[in-house]
Amino acid sequence: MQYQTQQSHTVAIIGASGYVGAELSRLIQKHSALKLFGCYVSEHSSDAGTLLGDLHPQYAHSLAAPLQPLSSAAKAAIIEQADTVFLCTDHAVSVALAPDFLQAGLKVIDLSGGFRLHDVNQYSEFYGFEHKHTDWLDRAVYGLAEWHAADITTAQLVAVPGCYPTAALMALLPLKQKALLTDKKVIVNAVSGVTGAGRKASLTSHGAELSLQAYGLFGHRHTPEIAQQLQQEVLFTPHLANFPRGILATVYATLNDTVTDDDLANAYQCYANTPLVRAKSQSRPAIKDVVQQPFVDIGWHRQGNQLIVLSAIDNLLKGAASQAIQCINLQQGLPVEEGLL
Ligand SMILES: NC(=O)C1=CN([C@@H]2O[C@H](COP(=O)(O)OP(=O)(O)OC[C@H]3O[C@@H](n4cnc5c(N)ncnc54)[C@H](OP(=O)(O)O)[C@@H]3O)[C@@H](O)[C@H]2O)C=CC1
Ligand SMILES: CC(=O)N[C@@H](CCC(=O)OP(=O)(O)O)C(=O)O
Repeated sequence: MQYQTQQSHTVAIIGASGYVGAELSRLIQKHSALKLFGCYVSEHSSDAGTLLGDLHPQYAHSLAAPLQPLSSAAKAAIIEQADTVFLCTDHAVSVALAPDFLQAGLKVIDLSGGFRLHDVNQYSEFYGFEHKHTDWLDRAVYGLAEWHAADITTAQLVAVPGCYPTAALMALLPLKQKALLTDKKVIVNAVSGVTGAGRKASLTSHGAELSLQAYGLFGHRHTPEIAQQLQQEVLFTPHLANFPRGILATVYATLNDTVTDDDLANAYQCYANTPLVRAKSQSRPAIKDVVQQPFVDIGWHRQGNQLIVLSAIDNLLKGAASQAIQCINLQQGLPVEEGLL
């Protein structure tokens, strides 16, 4: 396949000091087709003026950018000089920030949940705020790169999926696409490392409190996100564990009576030419194999009509920053894996 060489594309990162923002800054800094215009935090952030590499010393060699406060002047400069803005901010912050950039004609790739759901009422129910920008909600494209490549390519606003939905949907969509599942509720149990909760201190992510524990039972905001994309009911239970990063999702689904082993293998063949998906029957993906990697590892196992699919990702990469890079690569006419391998 031939790819067109693009001129350098200028991007700004807002929320750059967070776990996701720092990963994205690192990836963009080493991406040959992207030019980093600036890294931003909130206007009155205590980290304004700090070097990103001082906050995240593991990237000190490559992250010399100073964090800048997102003042009105900074927003105007971004609008003037950047082509794409990445939002690595909280959901409500992203919803408040995105429209100004979009109205000015920039592209926005939002890594929060602020534009992922189609049903606006689910924002009050699952996110705890009333969504005021339904016009953009309607135009947002879901950035699951392997499944929505064509729409992502032309989208002005991309809503990058949540980390748990990425793991679950990458496992389930091949089965759904081939109509191999019954209508029975799909069950997803997933375990996440603690960076999934963001960089800000909280009691639940405090070292002394960490263990292995379920949370968000029946009501986690990723339940409607997975169900919306799968078009099927789902029972999703996230678990927080005492390791830094990675997600392992264990997915339980019921197969239609006529499904053969070959049907399953054929369904997962959809990933045969996708460089960042490693899907293999009988494999047992492990977090250690995907940490610091942009891959999703998938393994499927059946007993009669019961199917178990295992799916492992790095929550900060395929679950956020590297998936965002896949999206901009698609938009720039580059191979999805550009800058990631
Ligand atoms: N962590 C994960 O595994 C994943 C996270 N996400 C989503 O990505 C987003 C970022 O997550 P994460 O990195 O974990 O979060 P963090 O809490 O680690 O980082 C949040 C960032 O936003 C900045 N920020 C806060 N308020 C504002 C504001 N008003 N204007 C500009 N910047 C602001 C913070 O800096 P400061 O407060 O100093 O201004 C910080 O840089 C969230 O929406 C999250 O839900 C998505 C997938 C996976
Ligand atoms: C361990 C942990 O706390 N994980 C986060 C999910 C992080 C993620 O994917 O984020 P968004 O949908 O918020 O973008 C949570 O459960 O809220």
